[in-house]
Amino acid sequence: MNEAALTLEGWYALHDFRSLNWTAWTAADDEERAVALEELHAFMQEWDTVEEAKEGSTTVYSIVGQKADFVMMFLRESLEALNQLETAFNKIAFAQYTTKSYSYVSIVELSNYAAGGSAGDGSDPMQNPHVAARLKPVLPQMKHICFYPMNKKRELADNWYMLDMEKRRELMHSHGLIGRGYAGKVKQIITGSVGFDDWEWGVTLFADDALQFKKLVYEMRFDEVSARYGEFGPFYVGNLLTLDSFEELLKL
Ligand code: VOV
Repeated sequence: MNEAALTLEGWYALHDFRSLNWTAWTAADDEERAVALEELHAFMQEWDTVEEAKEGSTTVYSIVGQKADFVMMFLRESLEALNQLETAFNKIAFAQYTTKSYSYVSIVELSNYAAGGSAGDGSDPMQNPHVAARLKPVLPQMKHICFYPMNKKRELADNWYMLDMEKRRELMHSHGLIGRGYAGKVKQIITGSVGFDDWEWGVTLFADDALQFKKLVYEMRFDEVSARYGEFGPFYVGNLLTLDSFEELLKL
């Protein structure tokens, strides 16, 4: 039997994509809009408390194109916490002016390919600050986000899951080398979603120069892991929203 990569998991992730119902927003009166904005502010301000308590991290980006208007990316300690968040959002007045576009449930994941495929030395990896920071990351407030789900193929000729550990490790090494070329330009958060959502991983990239997403994803397409085994879902790309720029976006 083939050997599964060992994985470490951190915070649970929810990418909650919403669209704005501009008809309802423009039809609302000034007071209704003010109440909606106030509740949105209060909802967003709670995120800081969670981040300060190191119980999660949150970020919000507008989405360019028609797939959605914005995404709230939540990292939290449990699926229950994520559930509570989406319900809490649905209850605020602002939610009445939005519709649900897409969502993705996953968990921050690190595999042991980069650690030479070994199971480690038996020590608690969460005691390693570098590992802990990657599993429970503070989401970067970079100017742009790019999110897409992906699978690794399970076809007869090209089946990632039938490759032995040594081969997968070798392929992932090459993947990592390409990625390292983007250090300082693109930050990646890989979330595993086998058993949680329709694809096997969520890929969330952050950059201050959006063009670097295209450069990185294109370069990786020529790498064997992506060229032979990668299957990709829809791409969502957008711009950082702060409390102020969100309000600006909603201004009539
Ligand atoms: C921004 C750069 C970047 C860097 C440095 C990087 C490095 C690494 C390393 C070292 C490792 C292995 C250890 C770990 O950390 O888990 C991974 C793991 C992974 N990656 Fe990656 N990746 C990047 C970027 C990066 C991108 C752009 C993509 C999407 C692929 C594409 O073609 O669109 C991706 C995917 C993944 C996936 C799905 C996994 C899990 C695979 C599995 O089978 O378990 N990744 N990745």
